[in-house]
Formats: sequence, C-alpha cells, structure tokens
Amino acid sequence: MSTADLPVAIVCVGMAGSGKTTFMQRINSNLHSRKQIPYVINLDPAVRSVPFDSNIDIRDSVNYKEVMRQYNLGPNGGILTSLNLFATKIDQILGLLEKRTAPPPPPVPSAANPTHNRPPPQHKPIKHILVDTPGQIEVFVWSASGDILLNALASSYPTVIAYIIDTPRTTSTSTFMSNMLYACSILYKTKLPMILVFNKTDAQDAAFAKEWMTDFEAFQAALRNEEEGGSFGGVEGGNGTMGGGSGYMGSLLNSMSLVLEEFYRHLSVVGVSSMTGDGIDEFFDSVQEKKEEFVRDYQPELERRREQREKEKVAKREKELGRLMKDMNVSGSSKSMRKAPPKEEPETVSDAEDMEDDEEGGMMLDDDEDEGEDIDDQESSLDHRYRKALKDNRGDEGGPSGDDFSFMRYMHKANLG
Ligand SMILES: Nc1nc2c(ncn2[C@@H]2O[C@H](COP(=O)(O)OP(=O)(O)OP(=O)(O)O)[C@@H](O)[C@H]2O)c(=O)[nH]1
Repeated sequence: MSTADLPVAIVCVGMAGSGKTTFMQRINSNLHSRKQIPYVINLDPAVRSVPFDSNIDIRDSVNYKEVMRQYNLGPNGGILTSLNLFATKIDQILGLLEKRTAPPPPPVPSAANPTHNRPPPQHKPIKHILVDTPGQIEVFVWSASGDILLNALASSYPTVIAYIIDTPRTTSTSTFMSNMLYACSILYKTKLPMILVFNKTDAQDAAFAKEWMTDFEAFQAALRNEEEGGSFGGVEGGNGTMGGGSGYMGSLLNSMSLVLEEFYRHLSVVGVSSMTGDGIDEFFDSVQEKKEEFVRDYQPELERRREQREKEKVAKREKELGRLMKDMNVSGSSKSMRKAPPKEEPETVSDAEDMEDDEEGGMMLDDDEDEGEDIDDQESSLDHRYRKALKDNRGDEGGPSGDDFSFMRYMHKANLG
C-alpha cells in the first residue's frame, strides 16, 4: 500500500477544558455518519468516561489509580507513569493497527465452485485513526513515552496534530499569544504537520484569530486598543499596567507576533464548534491537505532518520560483538552469532474489541499468555526506547533535536518555494 493510501492518524492535543473530548466525539460521529468508521485510541488514563467507543483504551491496560497508589504519585506523575507503562505495548498496538488497516484480502475460490472466486468479505478500509491525549499537554508531548508513541505512529502512518484551542478564552492579545507559543513549541517538539482548531465558535467567532494570524497590523491595532482601553492582559476594566502593559509586555507581544508570522504560514487554521458540528467539513479538508504535506515533506525526512538510526544500531551491534569476541578471546567468523531467529510478534493489547473481562486491581490489566514469555524482551526493548527517547530529548547525536532540525530545513525550503 502506498503511503498516500494509508489511513491518516489525527492526534488531538489541547489544554484541559479546550473541548478535546467533545471535538473527538464530533469528528468520530461525523465519520460514522459518512460510513467511514475510524479507529479510535484513547491515551488519557485519567479520564472517567469517554462519550465514544475506543478500539484501544489505555485504561484497559493500565489502572491509573493503582499506579498512583503503588508509586505514591500525584495526578500528573500517575498519568506519566501510566503512559510509560502503556508505551511498553507499542509494538502490539502497531501490530493491531497494521492488521486493521491492511487492504482487503484477495478473492478466494469457494469450495463449492473452485473455479469461481468468492467475493471478498465486506471490509471497509479504515481511513482515520483518532487519538485522544491527556489534557496535561506537557505530560504527553514532553515525555519519553509520548515521544515513543508519536514516533511509532508517525513512522507507520501519515500523522497530523490537531491542536484544540478554547476560542472564547483566547480573545485577548496576551492569551492568544500564549496559546500560539504553546502551539509553536508542540510543533517544534513533534515535528509533525499541525492544524489549529479554534473550538467553540458557537460561543465566539474565530475570525479575529484568523485575522491576527494573517495581518500583523490587525494584531498590533488590537494590542493598542487593549492598552488604551485598559483591558490589556484580558482584564476588562484593568488599569492597563498588567505586566507593564504600557511598555515591556506590549512591545514583547508586538515582536512575538512578527516572529511568529513565519510559523503561522505552515499551519492550517479552522474554526469549529464541537457542539453544533459547524466547521467540521473544513477540518477534514485540512486533514487531507496536511496528510499530503506529511507524505511530501515529512515522510522523506522520517525515513532518512529511520535509516540513519538503523545504520547506527547495526554499527553499534557490530562494535559490541567485536568487543565481546575480544573478551571471550574467540577467533573465527562471528556471522553465526549475528542473526537471531526472528521472533513472533505478540498479538493482543488493550484492544477494547478483543478484550475479555479484565482483572481489576493490578497496574497492568491486560496480561495474556504470550506476555510472560516476552517480558524480558519487552523490558529490554523498553529500556532501549527510554534511553533513545531520553537521548533524543537531550539533543544527542541522532535525536530529533540534534542535527535533525528537519522541520526547520523544511520551513526554510518552503519559505524559498
Ligand atoms: N459552547 C461550546 N462548549 C463546548 C464546545 N466544545 C466543548 N465545550 C464545553 O467545554 C467543556 C470542556 O469540554 P471537554 O470536551 O470535556 O474538554 P477536554 O479538553 O476534553 O477537557 P479535559 O478532559 O479536561 O482535557 C465542556 O463543558 C464542554 O461542554 C463547543 O464547541 N461549544
């Protein structure tokens, strides 16, 4: 299957209360009404109930409350540790996704009439993978496990980030700018195409935000109005001195808006109301646009990075093997030791569809027979991933924050084009 035919993964991130879950529910029901059943993944371990069915739900695999109790953690630590535990299952999740997104099987001759092909069973390919994330953005976006989950997804499917914004709470220049800076940091951290979703347009039209993003002077005028009207910082009737509104903050916001002009150009912006469904079609148009952008601009870079990591891994293995042989003082070819027989992939995970009744009380709820055998493998692969992710975060060689500023290169290229 070519990348363009693969389903697109839409990862919804947004501050607590921005309406992520309501938005997920809306796009989910929109796709259902168009008979394009999506594959839904919930990565929020702390959510009490979700108003839609998930195919994979972190809560089926990890007991958040138990994690908090056993590790003596607060809510954020609990979410982080739950995500870490869940990240150990990423191979199984990808295995499941691959199975569900594979093209329909070819027609098979029926037993009654072997010369005639039986029509393949009804199998509508999945076109969308929807991912809900915890409201504590930083716990997901800036954690090693968030990195693992996003990287794994993006290396298998075109992936876009939908950043949900609470429009009524973004009408002042300073809250708007804070939100844009947050979006910018997520864009640079994930290096994935992003759609800004101004939600709750039934309560507040998003035209002002679109204007501020395309017309620097309009933003400056709004800033001036706020300063003169004494509502700077979003405080109606304030004295205009919040954060030194007359000077420092105002000029900082001015400069920021100039700096962010470049960033705005690479975003899709849509206004939606998850409540009424307004703007959802435009959102899906943007998803298609960003999917194409992913395939065109991001995929080659991801592949280059993957190949580079593969090469580094092989080189490292060779080096370690050489050292081992030296230590053991063994002469002769090492070829026989190089290739371990391929392992069967475990199949099950916290897939809501495949779930039998889970045992309550443990931290990891979804243990099956295969897992006992693979536990060592999982631990070592987890250890490896964590190290890798932590390394990446530190910006060491090979990590996304080292020489790999592909996004910047892309931005530069796009700017020239
Ligand atoms: N008026 C209006 N309210 C909305 C809209 N979308 C969500 N809300 C309301 O915003 C509040 C928060 O919505 P949620 O979907 O729970 O937000 P969330 O981002 O998932 O919140 P967390 O679970 O805390 O991360 C709820 O009261 C929703 O009813 C919308 O389009 N219009």
